Amino acid sequence: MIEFSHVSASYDTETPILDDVSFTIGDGEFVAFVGENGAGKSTTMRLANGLLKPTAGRVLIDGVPTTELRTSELARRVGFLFQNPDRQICCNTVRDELLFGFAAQNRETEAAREQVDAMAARFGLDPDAEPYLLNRGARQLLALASVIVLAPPVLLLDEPTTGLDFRECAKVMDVIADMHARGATVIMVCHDMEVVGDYAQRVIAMARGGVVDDGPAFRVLRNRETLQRAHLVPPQIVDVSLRLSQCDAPALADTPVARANTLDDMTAAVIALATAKES
Ligand SMILES: Nc1ncnc2c1ncn2[C@@H]1O[C@H](COP(=O)(O)OP(=O)(O)OP(=O)(O)O)[C@@H](O)[C@H]1O
Repeated sequence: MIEFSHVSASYDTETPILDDVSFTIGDGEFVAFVGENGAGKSTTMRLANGLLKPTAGRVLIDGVPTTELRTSELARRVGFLFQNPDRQICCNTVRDELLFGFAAQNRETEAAREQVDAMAARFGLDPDAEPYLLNRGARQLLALASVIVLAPPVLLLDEPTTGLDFRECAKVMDVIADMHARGATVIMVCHDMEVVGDYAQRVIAMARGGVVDDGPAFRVLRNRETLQRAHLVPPQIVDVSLRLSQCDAPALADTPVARANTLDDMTAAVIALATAKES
C-alpha cells in the first residue's frame, strides 16, 4: 500500500511543486496519473519511490515512511521506470543490464540468469547487444524489462509507452497487464488516454501540483470539469459518446451509445440500436 498524507514537495525551498496531496493506493490496484505537462506527476512518482522526500506530510509504503526506509528496502518493494530510459541504462550489454538489479540485491543466481534470458527473449532483445546501440523504442523496452525482471510488488512507471510504436506499446502494456494480473500494484504516469482507458482501473488527475479528481477510470475520464481542469482529451470513444450524450436527438442522447466507454461498448450499443429500429 502506498499512502500520501498531506504531502507537499519542492526541488528548492522557494518554489512549491506539490501542495497538500493525499491519496492511498491499495495492493493490486492499476492506477494512472494523468494531467498536463508540469502538473507534478513525475514529482509524485519520485516521492512514491523515496527518491524525493516531502517538505511536509508523509509518504508511506506499507505503513512505513519513505524517510525511514533504506534505499535497498525501497528498491525491493518498488520498481521504478524513469521517464527517460537513458537515465536508467548503465551496463555494456542487455544481459548485464537485466542482471544489474539482481546483483545490487545480491540475488545473482543461476535462476536469475535464466529469468534474465527469458525476459530478453520475451521483449525480443538480444542479450549480447550493446544498449546504447539500440534504438529509442528498444532502450525503453530494456529499461522496462530491467524493472519487471525483478518482479517487485509495486511497479512505478513514468510514461512507459513514450517513444514506442504501436506494436511495441501493445507489447509493453501486455507485459504490464500480465504483471498486474499476477498481483503487482501498477502505478503509471501516462499521456496516452487510449492506453489509460484500455488498462487503468483508477485515474488520478493532477493539475498545478494538486489532485483534481480521483476515481474509477471512466468516471474521471467522462467528467467534463476534470477534463477541462487537467487539460485532458478523453479516449476517442468517450469523446464520441460524450458528444452524443449532449446532442439534440433524444433517440441517441439517452441510449447506451451515449454512455459507451470502449469500442466493444460502442459496437454493441450501435448494433442494439439498429436492431431495435428494424424490429
Ligand atoms: N529536478 C527539478 N528541479 C527543479 N524543478 C523541477 C525538477 N523536476 C521538475 N521540476 C518542476 O516541477 C514541476 C512539476 O514537474 P513534473 O515533472 O513533476 O511534472 P509532470 O506532470 O510529470 O510533467 P510532464 O508530463 O511534462 O513530465 C514543473 O514545473 C517542473 O519544471
